[in-house]
Amino acid sequence: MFSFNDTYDAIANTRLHPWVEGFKKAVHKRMADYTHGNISQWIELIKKLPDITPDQIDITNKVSIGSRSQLSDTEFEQLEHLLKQFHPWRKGPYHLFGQHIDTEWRSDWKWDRIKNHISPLDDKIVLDVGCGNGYHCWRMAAQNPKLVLGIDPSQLFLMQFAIMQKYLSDYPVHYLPIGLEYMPQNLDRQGFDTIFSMGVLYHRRSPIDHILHLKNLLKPGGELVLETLVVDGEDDQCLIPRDRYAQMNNVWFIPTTGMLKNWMRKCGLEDVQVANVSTTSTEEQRATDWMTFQSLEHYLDPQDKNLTIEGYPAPKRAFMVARKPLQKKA
Ligand SMILES: Nc1ncnc2c1ncn2[C@@H]1O[C@H](C[S@+](CC[C@H]([NH3+])C(=O)[O-])CC(=O)[O-])[C@@H](O)[C@H]1O
Repeated sequence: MFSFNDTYDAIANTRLHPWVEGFKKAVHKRMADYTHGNISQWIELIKKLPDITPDQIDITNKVSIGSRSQLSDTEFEQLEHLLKQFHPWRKGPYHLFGQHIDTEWRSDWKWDRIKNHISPLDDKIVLDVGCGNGYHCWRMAAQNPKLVLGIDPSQLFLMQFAIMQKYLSDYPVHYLPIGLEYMPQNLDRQGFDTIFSMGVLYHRRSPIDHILHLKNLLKPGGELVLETLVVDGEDDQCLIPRDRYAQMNNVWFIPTTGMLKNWMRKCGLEDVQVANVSTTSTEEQRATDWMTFQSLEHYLDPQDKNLTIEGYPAPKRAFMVARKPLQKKA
């Protein structure tokens, strides 16, 4: 079985310590729900990763671990074969001993869009909600935080995270395989300094409750970085897809940036800023050798790339940055 003891110890060393037992219960419950037949096979595969110390690590400009020269040709091929058993690789890219894991998403582009709009993360306690395989958590770690905690319910992404963590265990980055609903309801003064919620809000049936929960997990004065799908339009407009949106069957609310600002202010956040808006291109999200299923190109109208296959506006994403007030409003 997978051990999270290092994660619990890391959390216990911060002001989040009263919540360790709650996290343990949540993970226990979540692991009991795991039904994926591959999990024990994946754990065995991870044990077969090269047992060598990387001669270089770069998490500042990309996530790059070790060099090609550290492996023989046979070991290099074996590594590729092993890593491909963790298909699909969605978030990245990663460079592991010269293996370029060319993921479906250029998650580095997303990071480049926001990194200059956030407060510095040094010595901060950071939460990344819906962190996928943890790509952005490693990029956050380059800023010397006290702790980065990534949470995501996916078993496969936990395994992909564990692959990188084998070589990056000196960084204070930890992962719990839980959804936001397993987190405490309110942390107040013990809360996180910065919370990222990227690519999650539109999957939530109740976006206001999601934002409120994030706010309640921040300490007073803490920063929320929220990225989600948006549509063009007036401040009081929001798209609720009839059925699928870009073939995703779990998309609920796609607001305009004006509507999103309104939601965030209504939840009691202040200094709400639109940091970036960008249309997702088929260069940013595409099928590769490491994610061979269909991707964005197949979800767009073949006659008009400005529309999804269902006739909605093509995916556009906004980054919002906001602050929890220092004082509770009277
Ligand atoms: N209840 C939940 N609680 C937490 N996470 C969840 C939940 N439900 C699903 N997820 C997770 O939320 C992630 C959404 S992807 C964003 C990844 C990264 N943040 C990115 O910005 O690249 C979507 C995208 O690519 O836009 C998935 O990893 C889910 O498992």
